[in-house]
Amino acid sequence: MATWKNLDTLASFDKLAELKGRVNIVEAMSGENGAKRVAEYNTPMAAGLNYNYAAKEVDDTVLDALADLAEEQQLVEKYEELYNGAIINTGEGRRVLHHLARRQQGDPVIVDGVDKRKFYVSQQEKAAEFAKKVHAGEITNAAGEKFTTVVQIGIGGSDLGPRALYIALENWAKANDTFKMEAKFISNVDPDDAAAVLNSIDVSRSLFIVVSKSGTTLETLTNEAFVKDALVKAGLDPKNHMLAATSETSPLAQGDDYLESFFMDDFIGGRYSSSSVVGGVVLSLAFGPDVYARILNGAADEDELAKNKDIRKNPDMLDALIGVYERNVQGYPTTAVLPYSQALNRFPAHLQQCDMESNGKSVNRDGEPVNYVTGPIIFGEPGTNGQHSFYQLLHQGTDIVPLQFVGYRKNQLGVDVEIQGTTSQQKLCANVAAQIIAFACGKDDENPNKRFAGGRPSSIIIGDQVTPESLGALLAHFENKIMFQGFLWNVNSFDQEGVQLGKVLATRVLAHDTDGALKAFSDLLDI
Ligand SMILES: O=P(O)(O)OC[C@H]1O[C@](O)(CO)[C@@H](O)[C@@H]1O
Repeated sequence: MATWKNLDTLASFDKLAELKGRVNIVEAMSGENGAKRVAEYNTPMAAGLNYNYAAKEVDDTVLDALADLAEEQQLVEKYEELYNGAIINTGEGRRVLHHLARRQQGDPVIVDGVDKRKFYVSQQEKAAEFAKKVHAGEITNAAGEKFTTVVQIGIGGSDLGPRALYIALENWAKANDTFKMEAKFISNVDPDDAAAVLNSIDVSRSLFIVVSKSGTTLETLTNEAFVKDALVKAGLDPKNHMLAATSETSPLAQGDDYLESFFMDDFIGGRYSSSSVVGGVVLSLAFGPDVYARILNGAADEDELAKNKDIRKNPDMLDALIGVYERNVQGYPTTAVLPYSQALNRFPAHLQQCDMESNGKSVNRDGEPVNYVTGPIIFGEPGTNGQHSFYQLLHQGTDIVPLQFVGYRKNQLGVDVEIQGTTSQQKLCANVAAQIIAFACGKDDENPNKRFAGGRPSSIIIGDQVTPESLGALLAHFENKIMFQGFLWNVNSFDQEGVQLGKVLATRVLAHDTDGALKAFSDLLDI
């Protein structure tokens, strides 16, 4: 059994703290030494991806100290306990089993006589069979017409991950003849969200998946009613169009309002639920079950790498450790995720939830306050768009923001044009390479306004193309990174009590049970 300890009680952390400011990236990344680091500080990931950390503020001494920290904090042992079914989510007394939805990673996990791997697989198979029947026209609307569109109604983890994955593979699927149905997403309780989606589709040929693990989320239940109302107004029976993806114990599982229901359970957290039917139903309908299975395979291969005790061969753990060094030793409060791929347009939004809802904690997993900083603020945008937006601050602002680039050699659609001697893809790749060096090495100038101090650390994950496998590996990489960071900080990364208070107050506002400033704001907003 692993021992759970706060970061600041570890001897290896004290040693690491002594290495503050040790590596000057301007020097490290300049000249031939820089080229050597690019070749050496590189760790293979699954699906042909590589995690390159040459431009991070590490050297062999820092890496050895990080290895000691990983060992003393028993990161791999804790991961093993997690996938073998221990109650890692102490706040809610739950297991954490999203890895199991991808592959059997360790021992069978049997809960109340149910083999959890078999349960997740049976639901994936149910989704696959359903999707195949829809694609084959065996399940149709009342008029016998094929469904052409699937709409996911969900919020938070029931929206962000599946939406990011759908957007990431939409063009790839079109280019590879696996595009089956267009997917749309309704998440916000702002009525304009649902109305705009409904206006953009033929509701008579659409399936709607109500996705909510708890089955109690205000936004999702409201949007479900909004959509049902539209179906009824169009003379359609909602039961022929509505599906549910939820946990077996949720209120949604109790009625028989749905054409079909698909299940997960409380052991898969919302922000980790793309590997369950939360992502599986919509993606199997959109791209076919084989594509969804390939995403899970890529993720499972990355999960395997996360078992390696050697930090130089474990990209997820290494990324986590470098992040903690940056946060707790170097003192950087923020991290930007910058994919140089339009396909990953919504991936930063997914990571914002996955990372900040997981590790935005001030107490340890036993509920005691911690004396150190935990999860950083995460934000991001695809490059090169971000370059023309917030990179000014990243280059010359007063805060140092560690950066996580992601880049691919090839685009997805295969369409490109050579303009002024280079293709658009070459321009995209040139920009990410240039940014890494600009951030790391900077540039002197006699005009202070044009001076770049450099010394701004970054890593890059490089792959050939955004494919189902490489996307799955990328998803799992960040999930595992966040998990390892939670272990390092000794926080529970799998609950989210911080989102409750606002929900409670909103319910009071709607019930007109307010006073003081809450009432004053309610009045200002005409509620
Ligand atoms: O799937 P559900 O239960 O509707 O929850 C949606 C989201 O709401 C949250 O609980 C936060 O409010 C997230 O953690 C979750 O992803």
